[in-house]
Amino acid sequence: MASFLRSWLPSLPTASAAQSSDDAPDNIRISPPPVEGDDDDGSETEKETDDSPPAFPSLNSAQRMQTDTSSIPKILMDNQRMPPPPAPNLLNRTLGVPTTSRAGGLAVPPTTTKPPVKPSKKREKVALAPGHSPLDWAALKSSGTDLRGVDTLMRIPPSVLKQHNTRDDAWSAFNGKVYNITPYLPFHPGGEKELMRVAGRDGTKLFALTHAWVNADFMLDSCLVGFLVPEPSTS
Ligand code: HEM
Repeated sequence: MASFLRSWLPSLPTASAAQSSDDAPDNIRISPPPVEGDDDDGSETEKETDDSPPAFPSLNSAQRMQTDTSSIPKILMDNQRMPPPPAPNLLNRTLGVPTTSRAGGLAVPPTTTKPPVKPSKKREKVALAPGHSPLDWAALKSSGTDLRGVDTLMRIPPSVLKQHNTRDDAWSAFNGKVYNITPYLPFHPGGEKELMRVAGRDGTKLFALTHAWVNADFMLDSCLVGFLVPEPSTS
């Protein structure tokens, strides 16, 4: 640059002649004024190629003043490698099933890892014939039609009950009361076949096991024929 200017301005003093910037004309500056304490031994070239980032957080920052310096992540230089992640705790690992509710939101929900619970016993639905709905039974009950088949209430021992075990003449005992179940057979939501299982015997246990919530006393009140009594002694 200086030689270029010198070819245009022959009167320009040489760089060595102009030791101080005061000697040069005011409008011409050959080189920047030397900085105090700046040694000129090639360190300028080193400065240009030094790409190392400044300290972050800054050396005098508030973050560095914190007592717990472990929370500040270590800054890695280009020639440093990232340390390996900490080894997973194998004791807490399960096979895809989260053990606590604090498991990640992407964890498999436990409901999909367990097979569905099978119902203990399949309950069959029975299609009742037209005109045999529960409402139809209620209407028949209150119609005054004789559903007992007997003139008076009787004391009925098991041996007598046993004789009424056919579809056209079916008696059954529930909670000590004996009913003529024949008129109710086509109205039973569980089907005739199920109800016939207790024909001619005490059906209290089977009834309670099947549907203890059903009020048999109310549903069969117009079918009552007597009361179950112990077998009379022959002696
Ligand atoms: C004479 C006495 C009985 C009466 C009055 C009666 C009445 C009823 C009623 C009202 C239901 C419907 C219950 C509901 O939907 O929640 C029903 C269902 C059923 N009953 Fe009976 N029942 C009698 C005896 C029996 C007996 C002795 C058995 C078994 C041997 C039986 C087996 C069933 C079954 C399996 C159902 C299920 C039907 C379903 O869920 O669709 N019932 N019974």
